[in-house]
Amino acid sequence: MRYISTRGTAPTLGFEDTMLAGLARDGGLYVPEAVPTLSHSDIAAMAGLPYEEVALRVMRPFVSEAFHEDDFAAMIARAYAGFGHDARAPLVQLGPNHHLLELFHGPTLAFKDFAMQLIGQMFEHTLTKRGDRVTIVGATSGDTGSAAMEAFRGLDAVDVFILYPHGRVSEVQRRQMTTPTEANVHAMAVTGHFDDCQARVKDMFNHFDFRDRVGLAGVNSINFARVLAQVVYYFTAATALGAPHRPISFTVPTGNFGDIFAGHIAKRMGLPIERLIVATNQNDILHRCLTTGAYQPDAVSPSISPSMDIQVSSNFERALHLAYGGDGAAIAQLMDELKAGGFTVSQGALQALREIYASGRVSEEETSATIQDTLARTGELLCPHTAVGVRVAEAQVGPEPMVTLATAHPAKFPDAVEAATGIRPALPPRMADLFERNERVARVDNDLSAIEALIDERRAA
Ligand SMILES: Cc1ncc(COP(=O)(O)O)c(C=O)c1O
Ligand SMILES: N[C@@H](CCOP(=O)(O)O)C(=O)O
Repeated sequence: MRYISTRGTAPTLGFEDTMLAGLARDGGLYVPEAVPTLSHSDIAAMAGLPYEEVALRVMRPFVSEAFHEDDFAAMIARAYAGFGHDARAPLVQLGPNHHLLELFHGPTLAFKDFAMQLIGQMFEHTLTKRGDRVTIVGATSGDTGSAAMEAFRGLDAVDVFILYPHGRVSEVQRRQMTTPTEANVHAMAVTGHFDDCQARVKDMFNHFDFRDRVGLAGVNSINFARVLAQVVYYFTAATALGAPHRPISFTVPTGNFGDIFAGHIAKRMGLPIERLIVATNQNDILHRCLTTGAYQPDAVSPSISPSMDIQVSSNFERALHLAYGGDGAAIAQLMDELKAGGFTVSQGALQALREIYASGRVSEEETSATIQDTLARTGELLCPHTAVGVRVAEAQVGPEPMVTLATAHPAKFPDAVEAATGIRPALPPRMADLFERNERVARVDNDLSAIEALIDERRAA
C-alpha cells in the first residue's frame, strides 16, 4: 500500500514512512493511493468479534507491508488492554432508532485514545527497528494533546511537545497535559486559538531545516495512521446493528474533520453507511461550506464544546481531494486561496461532498438544553461535544439506525455539564487527585521562532 499527498507533488511513501512523516513535504496530507475494500461476507463475519479482532481485519490491508501480522496483533492488544470497558467502544440505546457509541473509555477519556494508544505502539515498534529518535509536535484544542502525552510518556525514542491555546481548554484537559511527570512530554500554552497552534505546527513541518534537524513527527490527524485507527469503530458499531445486511447512519461531532473522515474511509471500504452527518457548534464553517460551497473562516467563537472551536479544519483537505477526483493541483490551488481568506468549492465537488456528507449546526443554548433533556429522557449524561452530535442526529433520524459518536466523557467538561444539569460529573478514581498534582507548562507567544527555540532548548539532544 502506497500513500500519496493530497497536493500531488510530495514523494509517495509506504505506511511506516507516512506515519513518521506527518505532513507531506508539499504541505499536503497523506492518503492511501487506493482504499482497499472488504467484501460483504468479510464485513458480515465481523459481527460479534472482539474489538481487537475487528481492528486487525480492518487495518491489516493498510499496514501489511509494514508489520508482520503477529506483531501488529500484539500492538493492537497492548493498545486497548488499558481501556475501562470490555467492548472498548460500547453502544448505548438513546431512542427507538438512535444509539450512542461511547468512545471515552480509554485512559484520557476521549475518542483520541483509540488512535493514540495504537500509534504509540506503532511508533515504538518502528523507531526501535530503525534505531531512530523523533520529536513529536502536536496542536490540541484539549483532547489530542493529553491522549498523545499519555501514549508517549516515558518513551526513550520520542520527545513530545503539545501546543494548546492558553485559557481555551477545560481545566481537566489542561491538567491532563500539565501534570505528567515524565521528562519527555512538554505542554506549551500558546497565546491564541487552536487554529494558531495548528498553523504553527504546519509551519514547523514546512520549515525543512528545523524539521530535518529535530526529526519532526506529528500525531495530529495530519497523520493518516490516526485516521486509520478511527475507522475501526465504525465497523464494530455498524456490524453490531445489522450491517452489512442493512445500512447505518452516523452523526459525528466535528472540528478538525478527522473522525468523520474515518467514517468516509469505512464507507469506501464497503461498509454500508447511508449518511455521514457533520455536527458543528457555533464554529460552523463546515456546515456553511456543505450548505453554500463557500469555505470562509470566521473569527473563532469560544464555546462550551471547546475542543470543536476550530475554523481551519485540517482533514477537510482529504475529503476535498476525493471530491476533486484526486486532482492534487486543484487542492494546492484551493489551499493557496485559503491562505488568502477562503475558497469556493466547485459545483461538481460540492455535489460529490453532499453525496457523502450532510450537516447541522447547534447553538450554545441548544447544546445545554440537549444535555439536560437527554439526561431527563434517558439517564445519559453527555459531554457538550456529544450533545452537539445528539442534537443534530435527533433532527435527522431516519428509517436506518442512527449512531452518534460520544467523543468525550462528561467529567472532562464539568462546568458545562453542571450548568446544564446541576450535576458535577466525577472523574474516575484513578484521576481523582488530578487537581492536587503539580503543573508544568511553558507559556509562549504565537510566534514560530519562539516556539522552535523552546523546543530546541527542551528536547533531549
Ligand atoms: C471531544 C471532542 N469531540 C469532537 C471533536 C472533533 O473531532 P474531529 O476534530 O476529528 O472532527 C474533538 C476534537 O477534535 C473532540 O476533542
Ligand atoms: N479536538 C482536537 C483538535 C485536534 O485534533 P486532531 O484530531 O486533528 O489531532 C483536540 O482535542 O486537540
